[in-house]
Amino acid sequence: MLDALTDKFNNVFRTLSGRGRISEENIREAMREVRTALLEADVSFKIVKDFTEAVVQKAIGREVIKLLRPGELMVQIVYEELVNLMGPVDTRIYYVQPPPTVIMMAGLQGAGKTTTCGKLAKYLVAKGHHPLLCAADLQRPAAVEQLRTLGAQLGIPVYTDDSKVAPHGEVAKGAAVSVCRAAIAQAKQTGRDVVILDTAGRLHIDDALMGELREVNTQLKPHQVFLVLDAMSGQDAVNSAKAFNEQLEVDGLILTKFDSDTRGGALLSAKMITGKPVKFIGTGEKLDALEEFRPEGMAQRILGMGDILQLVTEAQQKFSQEEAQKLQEKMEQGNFTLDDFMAQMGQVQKLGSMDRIMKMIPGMSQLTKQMNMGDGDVERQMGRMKAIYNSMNKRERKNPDLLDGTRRRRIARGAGVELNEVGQFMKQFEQTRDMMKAVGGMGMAGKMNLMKGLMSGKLNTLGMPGGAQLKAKKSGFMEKKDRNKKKKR
Ligand SMILES: Nc1nc2c(ncn2[C@@H]2O[C@H](COP(=O)(O)OP(=O)(O)OP(=O)(O)O)[C@@H](O)[C@H]2O)c(=O)[nH]1
Repeated sequence: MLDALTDKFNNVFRTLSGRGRISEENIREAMREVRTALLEADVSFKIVKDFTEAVVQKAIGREVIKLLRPGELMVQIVYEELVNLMGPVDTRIYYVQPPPTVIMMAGLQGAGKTTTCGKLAKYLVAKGHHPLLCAADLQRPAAVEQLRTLGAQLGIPVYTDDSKVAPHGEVAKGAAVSVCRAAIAQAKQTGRDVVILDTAGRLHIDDALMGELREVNTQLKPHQVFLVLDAMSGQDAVNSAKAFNEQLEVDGLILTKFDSDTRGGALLSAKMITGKPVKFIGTGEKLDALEEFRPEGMAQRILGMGDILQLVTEAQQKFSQEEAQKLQEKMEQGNFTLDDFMAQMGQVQKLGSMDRIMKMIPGMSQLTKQMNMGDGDVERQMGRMKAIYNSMNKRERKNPDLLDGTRRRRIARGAGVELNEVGQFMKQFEQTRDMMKAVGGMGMAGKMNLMKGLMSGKLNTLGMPGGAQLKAKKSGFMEKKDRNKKKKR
């Protein structure tokens, strides 16, 4: 999503950077391109106009035209304006005492509301809470069943009352309220601290739908109301949000299907049009595909600058503590084997699609393009690595030094890959092992510096604290690069 926008921004900044000094006219011209790109992304016309004008005014105010490197400041200004457009956002959920905290989910049929209820429940469990799901979409038995299935998958209880479901007729007045009320009572009895209400969905906003939602809202006074919107519906989604918000006083929006190949304008327009921020985005059909929305990270992603923080947060959530501890010990002892390497790759894969991860790392979106790697190529590469690993025997995996030429050829044949791919695989392993050894002895500052180095492509030990430098050098990692650097000086 938003790839086209990223490309356009990159073009614009490249053009601006290519010029020595720029004029106000150059800026306006560049912004005309940005304006087209935003309109193509389905951002509403008024927002586009205000946005581009704000950028131009800021650029003039900050005297970009007097600078020798105007491109960088322009990136900064556009970044700030994008953040302003989408933020600020507070994604925290506020819990009440005594529990339960009641969260009401609303949205049109098919927006992904039921799935998002499951995702949110999973997200809350990861934060140490004990949610109860409540099936209050009484017009569709399938929706009740879907929530039951989701609950079973997640091991989270679901309150249902089949006697209140009215598949073909009008849902009886007060039925939804009574189901929600019973769910809240059950949560109190069973010690669940959050109740998530999956309320009615309809194909269109109509009086019956709004009446039902308003009734739940006024009688039960949920502590937070989230509106689930389908990002693929673009402007329509945003306009329906406005109508919902007028009736319900929504706290925040959840934009689903952000992984799909749509234009993404809804994300950029939503806050301005509805006055409510996007708090979460759904990035896939799986139940862990829910991200807290961070305008800063999103603006960086749009501008092709990556979103490292999101990646780190996800990594922290998904890398199992135990695995991390084991890895840490291995690093310190310096006996990192091919088994560990593949286990680590598996951990990284848990973060989701490799393509997505690549896009979050600054500079990578450009790099994958330059390498002509399209969607799915990284995944395929991982598949080949697994095939190579699977063709090795146990002893080789523990002691890769046993892999001589003959074995490598056999392995290549067994895995159905070229011989040089086995070589590349081993090289990648060795590099990771050396890096692990070096990283094992570093403090946080050293790790951050190393990360920065990796990102910028300027890998060296010079920015690391003394102890870490020593360890890194002892391990042989990066030595050559440092030496070269010193020579140049
Ligand atoms: N790709 C993708 N698909 C999603 C996402 N969220 C939901 N979906 C899919 O969208 C479809 C509709 O989701 P539901 O949760 O059934 O929609 P709903 O709004 O609850 O619909 P009703 O139950 O009819 O009100 C399902 O196929 C989901 O798997 C997402 O973030 N990305």
